[in-house]
Amino acid sequence: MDATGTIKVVCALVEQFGRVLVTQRSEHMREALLWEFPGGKVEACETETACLVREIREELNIAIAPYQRLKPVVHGYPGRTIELIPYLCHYGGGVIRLHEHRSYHWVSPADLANYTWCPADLPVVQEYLQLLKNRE
Ligand SMILES: Nc1nc2c([nH]c(=O)n2[C@@H]2O[C@H](COP(=O)(O)OP(=O)(O)OP(=O)(O)O)[C@@H](O)[C@H]2O)c(=O)[nH]1
Repeated sequence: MDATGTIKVVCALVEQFGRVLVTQRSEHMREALLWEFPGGKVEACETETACLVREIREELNIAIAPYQRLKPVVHGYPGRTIELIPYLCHYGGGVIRLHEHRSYHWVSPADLANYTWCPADLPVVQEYLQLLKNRE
């Protein structure tokens, strides 16, 4: 959390074979059943990328290598504000085992718009699609 009370959350856009990993929050979590990029809250004294590597290993059992920070999104949910900080990541190995999420998909960019996202993720999806266009 920063001085304004905003909660810092990092999330990973893990890429493999032209697809990106997305996860569905479970019925027991806030924003239940919505789709997100996996990640979590940054703890005190932890770098953003160290946090992301740790969270993805804990939640999904895979290794990742973050390589590019995207534009953070500040979003107000009832009672709390988060700063969502996305990173593009290479997949670094391991077999996905879900420890917290309900489901996961490897999604092609054209399908990203068909998911019911956590509201904070909508600008992230837009930036990612724009970035892919510029890569062509
Ligand atoms: N990991 C992740 N969290 C996101 C994304 N988008 C988004 O709004 N969030 C929100 O950011 C917060 C991240 O918290 P978390 O996943 O680490 O922990 P949590 O839901 O268990 O929250 P809690 O520990 O306060 O109950 C949640 O409120 C979650 O809904 C996203 O793409 N990835």
